[in-house]
Amino acid sequence: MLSISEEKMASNGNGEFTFANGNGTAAVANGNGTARNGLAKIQTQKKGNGMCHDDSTPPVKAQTIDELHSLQKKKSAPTTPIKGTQGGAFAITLSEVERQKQQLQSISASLASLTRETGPKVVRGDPAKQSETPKVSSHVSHHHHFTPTISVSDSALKFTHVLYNLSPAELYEQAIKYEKGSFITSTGALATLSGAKTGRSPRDKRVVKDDTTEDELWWGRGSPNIEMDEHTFMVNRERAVDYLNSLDKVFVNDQFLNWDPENRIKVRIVSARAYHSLFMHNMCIRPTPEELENFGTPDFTIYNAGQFPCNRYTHYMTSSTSIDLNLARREMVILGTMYAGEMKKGLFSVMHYLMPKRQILSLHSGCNMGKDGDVALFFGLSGTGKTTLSTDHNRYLIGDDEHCWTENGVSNIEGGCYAKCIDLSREKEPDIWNAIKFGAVLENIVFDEHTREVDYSDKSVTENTRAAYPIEYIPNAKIPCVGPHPKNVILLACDAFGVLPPVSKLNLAQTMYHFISGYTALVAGTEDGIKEPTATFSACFGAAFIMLHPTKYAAMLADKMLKHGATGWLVNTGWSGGSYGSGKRIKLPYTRKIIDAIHDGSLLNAKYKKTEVFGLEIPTEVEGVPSEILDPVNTWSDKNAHNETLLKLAGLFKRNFETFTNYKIGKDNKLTEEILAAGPNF
Ligand SMILES: Nc1ncnc2c1ncn2[C@@H]1O[C@H](COP(=O)(O)OP(=O)(O)OP(=O)(O)O)[C@@H](O)[C@H]1O
Ligand SMILES: O=C([O-])CC(=O)C(=O)O
Ligand SMILES: [Ca+2]
Ligand SMILES: [Mn+2]
Repeated sequence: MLSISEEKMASNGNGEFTFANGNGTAAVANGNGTARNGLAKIQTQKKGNGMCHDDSTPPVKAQTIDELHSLQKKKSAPTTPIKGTQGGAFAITLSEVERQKQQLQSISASLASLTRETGPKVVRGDPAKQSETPKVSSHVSHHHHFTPTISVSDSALKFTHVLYNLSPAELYEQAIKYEKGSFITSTGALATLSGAKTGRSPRDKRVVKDDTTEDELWWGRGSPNIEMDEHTFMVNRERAVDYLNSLDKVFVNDQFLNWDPENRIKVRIVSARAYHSLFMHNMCIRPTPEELENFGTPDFTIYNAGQFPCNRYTHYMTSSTSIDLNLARREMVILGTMYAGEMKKGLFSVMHYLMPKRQILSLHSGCNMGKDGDVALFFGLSGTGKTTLSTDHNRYLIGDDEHCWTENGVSNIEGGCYAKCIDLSREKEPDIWNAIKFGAVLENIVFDEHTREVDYSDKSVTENTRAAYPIEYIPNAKIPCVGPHPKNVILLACDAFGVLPPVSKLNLAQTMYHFISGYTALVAGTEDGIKEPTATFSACFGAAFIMLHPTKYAAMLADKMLKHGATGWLVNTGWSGGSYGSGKRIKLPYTRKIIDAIHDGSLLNAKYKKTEVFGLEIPTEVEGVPSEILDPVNTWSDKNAHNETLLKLAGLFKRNFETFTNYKIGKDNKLTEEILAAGPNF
């Protein structure tokens, strides 16, 4: 005799019951005495006949498993809001279908090949879900002045599914299902691998040189802008677009840059990985549904085909990686690197071009604000402490890496932070530690295969491990991320030679000298190929991202600092007691004390003495910091080695600055002479 427990049965609402039988196949009682599979009819019992029922919860309102599953998800269209009619009688109300069509047309235009007549056909939704296949589709027809040689190609017949502005949860599912190396860590972050490249590839950056950019941009020695021609850009663009369209699906993010509403830039990122989409979701400003509805045409588009290499037979290509910027077309193409930082910093380069045109200074700096509204900027090259020191529990975080300084004050360009994770500890950096939770992207970290606990000390994949999280994950983030004019401008250098003082007060000319020099010891890994700290000079603390000559940015900074009475500081977050190898990195708690003393104004009025060679003003005392470390010579046991190293570094500064001696800053040459005199003297 069969015995069936109630919970294995489910009513389908018309007197039939499906249930799992002993051998795993479903038997159905069909109401005529015999089950379809030939077994005797099973009588179901009515209430009150002695059978035990568990009626404590009402039955599920579904007749099939599929229906049950469909109940689980509520219809929501955060990316396709229905336009309201608040606009009054004359408001144009687009139907949802019409709106989706327009949106798809815009995406289709982004993805269009510029050499073929038709395509691509784009459709919204996940190809894995059959119910989401072609309802609304769009493709662009091009009728160029030339006669296309191919009127129909297979690629024009195929659908490209578009996963548009997915939520972090949806992107997690996509990553875990389709991207090897995606895992959920014990704190809920998405662990991911960026592939062979674990840092940016500045030598593979190309910028289109045309009639306009030839005059406008900084080219030649020391410049990060390596030229390519328009045609080669189109070759790479076509390569990227064809690659993306060959996929079953692409991710599209429509987002913003810059919290200053007057200078907001609309960006579209087309990519092939959920990792890239979630990274940009975190790093760019996330639009509200209303803002997205009125998004329209993007101001700038990234085609990230990083999985696919560039073709080395193509002119200007010197490796399989190419990051190409075309300012006239307002487009960027990425081939041959999946390192997500290329997108972040590619857009930053664009801002370094667009903002100065509007008399706005773009800055590779962190930024925070005290309770009294005092704003500090933290300039510095990669790994010098912008994120670590701007994330300060006692202050409001405006942003950790990219800002604008306008007539009205400062604004963050981004919507998220990108922290270095190597040796991250809860004690030293609690706010960053706590931000690494659900929604955060953890790149190239190593974790315990069972507990999924991250080992932040592990460099097996790279030293440049990173976390990208939305800025609101930092509890005292200031949203919107804008603030008044800066009071302090802190230049961070991580001095691997161990001869720069932990803190120096700078006059304006010195500030400009060190800003233009942009010295640090590059910390391993952020730029591909660098494995040990090496002395580096990078103009404006970000030569890899600036588009105009460094003196243009320097002149603007000098103007603004003078106008708003900001004080400049040089803070060495690097070595003390000897060079890299023999000395040690200055303890983070000491650096924090120094920064506190800058913020609260106490350091401005401290007692100072002038150093040899660099002529830096150094305080004799800082609260909470051992006084002997304030002058580096005290921390070296070998004084001769110290002096030699000091002169060596000074020589490097001098040699580096030779490139800038013939440039003028400001209307007269006066500041230039002062700046030249503000360097090391020996
Ligand atoms: N004294 C110190 N001051 C600042 N940071 C320190 C100090 N000692 C060690 N560190 C470590 O140095 C790293 C600074 O990295 P951070 O993420 O702040 O760099 P960043 O300037 O933001 O660079 P990027 O532009 O690449 O994001 C952190 O890992 C931090 O823990
Ligand atoms: O771009 C990156 O990879 C990280 C970063 O912020 C920098 O290098 O300045
Ligand atoms: Ca950072
Ligand atoms: Mn940076």
